[in-house]
Amino acid sequence: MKNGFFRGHGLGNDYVVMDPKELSFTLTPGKIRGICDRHWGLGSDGILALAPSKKADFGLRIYNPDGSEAEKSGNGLRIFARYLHATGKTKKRAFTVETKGGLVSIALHVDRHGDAAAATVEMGQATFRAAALPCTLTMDELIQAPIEAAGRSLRFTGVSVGNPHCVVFKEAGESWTREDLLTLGPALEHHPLFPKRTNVQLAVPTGPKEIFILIWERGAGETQASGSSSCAAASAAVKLGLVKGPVTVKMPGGTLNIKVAGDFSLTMKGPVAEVARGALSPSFVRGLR
Ligand SMILES: N[C@@H](CCC[C@H](N)C(=O)O)C(=O)O
Repeated sequence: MKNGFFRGHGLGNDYVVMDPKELSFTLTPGKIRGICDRHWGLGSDGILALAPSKKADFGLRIYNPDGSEAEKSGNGLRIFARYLHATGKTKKRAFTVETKGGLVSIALHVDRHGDAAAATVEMGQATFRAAALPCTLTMDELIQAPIEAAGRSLRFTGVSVGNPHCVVFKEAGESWTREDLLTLGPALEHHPLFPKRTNVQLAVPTGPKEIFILIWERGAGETQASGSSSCAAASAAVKLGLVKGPVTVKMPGGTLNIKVAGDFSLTMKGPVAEVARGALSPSFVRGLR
């Protein structure tokens, strides 16, 4: 379908999926911003674009609503997997996807209606190395590193799961507010220590194998859930000895299950939903800048 799209969400983190071969235009940063606009466009936490791959069954490019490109997205990968299955682009229930943040394997869980209602994704290995995020602090691993943001002195754990994350823990029994997220989120995302910016998680342990996180995404702002954020926060919680795996990660939009192996290889399992399929109207496309 010309200028067709597929819309899905993972726990309220919503994406529009497109095949660039079906588009009459190139996905430039300006056009991505126009499509993702919540009032003037389709509205979305990002765009997932099917891409060719020599290494995997499929390639995926991930765009944030500000037009920037992300290396990886956990919810995005489950939505992309559902799109591939629902639109007949694959008949397989297990396949590989190449992202800019590494190769992942996905297994679909198909329900009695024939829908891929959930997916398990081998998300790759977490690393705490400063160079991997990148972060300009002269520490090898970013474990409880000091940072000043929005007038507060904090400690953060830096994690790359292909894309960068800054996890700030409070002690069990304490809590973060939405106001904390709306002030610390942008201050940490744009902090000079992170030259490529960062995703931010305000986290708290809520049980021996459970954490709760509020999420501020690079290039998107506050989101209801995030798969790569869940992987990063679970890895940080295990590394800091706050929980034992597998880790249940609770978020405003719902729960993901994250297995953290001894070498910090990550397996994410969670639900995925389709919302709509359609086509951008010719007049909307003409108005994109
Ligand atoms: N929502 C995603 C993360 C999307 C990319 C992120 N905003 C970035 O810039 O790295 C997820 O579910 O992981």
